[in-house]
Amino acid sequence: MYLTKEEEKIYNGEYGEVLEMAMNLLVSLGDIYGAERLIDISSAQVSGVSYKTIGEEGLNFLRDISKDDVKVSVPTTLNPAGMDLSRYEELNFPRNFVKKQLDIIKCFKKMGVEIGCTCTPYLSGNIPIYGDHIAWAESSAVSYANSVIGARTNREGGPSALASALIGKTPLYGYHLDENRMPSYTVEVEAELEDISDYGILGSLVGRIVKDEVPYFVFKNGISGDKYSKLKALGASLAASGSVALYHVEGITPECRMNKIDIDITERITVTKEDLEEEYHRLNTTEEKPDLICIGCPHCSLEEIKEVVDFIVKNNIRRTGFKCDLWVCTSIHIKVIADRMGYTEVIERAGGKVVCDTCMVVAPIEEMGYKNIATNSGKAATYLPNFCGSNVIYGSTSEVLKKGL
Ligand SMILES: C[C@@](O)(CCOP(=O)(O)O)CC(=O)O
Ligand code: SF4
Repeated sequence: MYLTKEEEKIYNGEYGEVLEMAMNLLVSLGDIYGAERLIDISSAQVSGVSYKTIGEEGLNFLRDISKDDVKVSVPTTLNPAGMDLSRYEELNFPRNFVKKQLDIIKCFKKMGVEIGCTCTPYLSGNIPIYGDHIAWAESSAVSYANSVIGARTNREGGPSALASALIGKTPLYGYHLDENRMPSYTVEVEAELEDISDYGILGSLVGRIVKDEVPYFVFKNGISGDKYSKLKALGASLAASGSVALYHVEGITPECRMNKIDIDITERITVTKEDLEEEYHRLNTTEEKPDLICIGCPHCSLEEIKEVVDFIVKNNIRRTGFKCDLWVCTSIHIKVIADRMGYTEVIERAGGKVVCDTCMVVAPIEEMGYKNIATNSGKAATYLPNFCGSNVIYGSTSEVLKKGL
């Protein structure tokens, strides 16, 4: 791979051990994937933040890498941590876990990474421009950035995203190149989709078929209502059941609107109402009552929080409260607005919690005694059984909320 004189100096350790290690990682990746050179990135998003997912080994790595005074060189945000960084006591997070999690956060902060732990950076200040090259790690955010915004990123791992954040560059291969952004499947969606959970079901079904390829969706009935949250749910689920990093939607996503997409040689799939019903049954793994209802995978937009609020108000839940725990997971950025709108108060008076910085997958929920989880997210339904040993109750936002009454 071609390196500039400056890049070579970093590679050879002239700017210290940490940057040398970061540059070596990027060059190795570039060599493996046949990149010609490195390109500048406008932002990074780093995964591997929860103590549950990175453990002691990850924490030691972060301690090591942050011990010198190296700082990230582009705006960099973090994926969710294993707990709410402000309300961990009130939410009963285990003591030892809290200590370790705070240590992890300290390391990132020292490197100049923004401590707003979310999988929806694009709703929270880390917003790429169309065509920007970025190095993001969270798979649902990669999918949103590539597909809905038209920025360009590969599915980075935690270490490679951090290396890119430090160096400010990424190797030029994969989804950074036009030729890899063309679809190989056309998915005709005949079924009419309503709730966000329907998009999760669709993503789960299509992800399993297309695996790591690029699907091109044609929604016969269009996408009604809050299209951003629905595309967020679709992309997250596609990336979880398959490893889709980019999808297109006819007439909606930017590369389609600009006529950059060629669908002549794609394989065709049709998705009917019956297909979605079958997938819905696959995602449900228990008939039991939930002990935790979790909304917000990926982290809730303000509109999704409002949906929970509308349900509570309509059903006058204030008087009786939920019979199980309810987490509405979001970023601290969105929570501030939810507080101001009075949404947090409505949810919390009904016994729920608006939880920031974490989610049901990366929090130690199994250690906290939660077993049956109700969710409206196709991605969470895919991950919960393996990641947390949970049983899943899947349904629309109002269906899963009803399960708690
Ligand atoms: C499941 C996921 O959303 C969260 C866990 O990842 P991590 O702890 O940030 O490595 C990661 C992903 O899908 O990229
Ligand atoms: S599992 Fe869902 S909520 Fe948790 S970090 Fe991943 S996308 Fe976000």
